[in-house]
Amino acid sequence: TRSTRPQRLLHAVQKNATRGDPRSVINAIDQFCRHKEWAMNVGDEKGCILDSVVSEVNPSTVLELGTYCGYSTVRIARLLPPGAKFITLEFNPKVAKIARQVIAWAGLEDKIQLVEGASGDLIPKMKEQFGVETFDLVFLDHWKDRYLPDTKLMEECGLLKKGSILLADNVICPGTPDYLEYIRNSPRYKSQYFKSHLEYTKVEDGLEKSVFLG
Ligand SMILES: Cc1ncnc2c1ncn2[C@@H]1O[C@H](/C=C/CNC(=O)c2cc(-c3ccc(F)cc3)cc(O)c2O)C[C@H]1O
Ligand SMILES: [Mg+2]
Repeated sequence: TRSTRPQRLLHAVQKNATRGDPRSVINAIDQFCRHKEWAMNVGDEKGCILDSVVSEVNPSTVLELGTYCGYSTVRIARLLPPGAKFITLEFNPKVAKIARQVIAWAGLEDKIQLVEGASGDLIPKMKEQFGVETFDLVFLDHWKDRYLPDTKLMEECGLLKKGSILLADNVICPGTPDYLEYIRNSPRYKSQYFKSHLEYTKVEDGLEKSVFLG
């Protein structure tokens, strides 16, 4: 049977990246996706914006919704201070298995807790099961119709505190219209749009950074 795209992406990492070197893992995936086979990683252009937000927030607690192959997981984890708690959620077990190997190749498995399951089921369990009070930073990059319900769920579960940052990928392409409408009109958030391009293409896309005001 034909291999899957995540499997081919993992092989490109194992072939072209140096074990324990997150930068080489990021470069290997970007090269593969730009020159061999497109994949829905946040990519290098939006990835630089992600890096700058992570560095600015310098978070002690991070939640990522939608691990996929672990590209953004590696981008984020490599910038975190020692002792930071980073939880990433992925509900497809086959994809999660690939992501674990990509993360291990980067040597970052000790900084990341990859939890298999649906965000809607896991978010309400964050406090009791994972010992999290609130998240300093949340990166939303999963199914686009889950951004809004999961944001409301995080509010209800008291997982956001004054100053918590939500960073959402793909607010233009594929687009998250209901999320954007909510977050830009809610008095509880201050939002900022970072114009960029869909990974590895010239199509417009961007990241929406929103500060929870409490
Ligand atoms: C609810 C939930 N819980 C846990 N994991 C979840 C989840 N929903 C998806 N996931 C997991 O995240 C991953 C899914 C991410 C969804 N991302 C996308 O659909 C996505 C799509 C595109 C795109 C743009 C233009 C095109 F022409 C085609 C595609 C670009 C991107 O950057 C994307 O993130 C894998 C999935 O198993
Ligand atoms: Mg995305």
